[in-house]
Amino acid sequence: MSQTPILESRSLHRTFGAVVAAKDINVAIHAGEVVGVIGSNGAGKTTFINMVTGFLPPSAGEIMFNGRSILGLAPRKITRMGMARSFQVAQLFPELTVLDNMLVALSIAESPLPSFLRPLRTPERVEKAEATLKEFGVAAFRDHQVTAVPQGTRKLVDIAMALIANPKMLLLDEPTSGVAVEEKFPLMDSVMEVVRRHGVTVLFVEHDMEIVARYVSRILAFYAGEVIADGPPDQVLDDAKVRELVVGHGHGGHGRARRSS
Ligand SMILES: Nc1ncnc2c1ncn2[C@@H]1O[C@H](COP(=O)(O)OP(=O)(O)OP(=O)(O)O)[C@@H](O)[C@H]1O
Repeated sequence: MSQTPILESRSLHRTFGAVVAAKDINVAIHAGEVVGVIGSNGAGKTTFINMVTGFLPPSAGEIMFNGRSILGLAPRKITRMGMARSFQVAQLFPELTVLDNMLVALSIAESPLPSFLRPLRTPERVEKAEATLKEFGVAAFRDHQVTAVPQGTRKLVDIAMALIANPKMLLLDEPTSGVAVEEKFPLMDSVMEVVRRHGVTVLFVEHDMEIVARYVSRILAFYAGEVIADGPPDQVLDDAKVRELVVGHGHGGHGRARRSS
């Protein structure tokens, strides 16, 4: 593909003492892709996400976002360039209502230095927050304290908070973890519909292979800090190495990629 990737890692490397958590990771993600990141515990998924979002400096390598190096930039700066991470702001004020959390997220997205002296609740912000909650089908919870809403709804609010900033790219950390089985597909259907409507590129870490197989256009499989497979879901989930090292034995490519911990 000749088009500039939206996110690109070049020879990304990270060690923690003797542990190599990321080893020569070369990945190019293009606009509109929905990429699933899989791997067993300790495979390096979080390390990779933390590096590309600015939370963790790589030991070596380069990270490009929209053709610009983002190496060394603070997470907030990277967020403001258009890369949103689902849990970044969601946990800021668990005691606030759903709407107020949305207003905080919007305020942070709008001003480089959010100030508590500026009013949070302007009519324009309330309108935008309500419209976003509606898009996710959770407007009925606007006045509920965020910790008091069902887990699936809370997840949707988390993602709505990330999307309210109109990011180009959205990184999700296990969007369906802790969500009741019967809620998982409806939740992902809502997220994917909104994401598609807004043309957002998505990268998400997920242990549930059913979710991965159903929603992503491409999988990155991590093992021991390396990307051992990168391609369409059918191909990657059928890969012998992935079946042995990631998905585990006897799951036919659709089991959980790790023991519950
Ligand atoms: N801050 C740290 N200090 C020391 N070692 C770390 C640190 N963060 C990660 N590691 C190590 O780096 C390796 C990769 O960890 P990472 O958290 O990226 O894996 P993961 O694939 O996200 O696992 P999980 O599915 O359990 O979240 C592991 O061996 C881990 O112990």
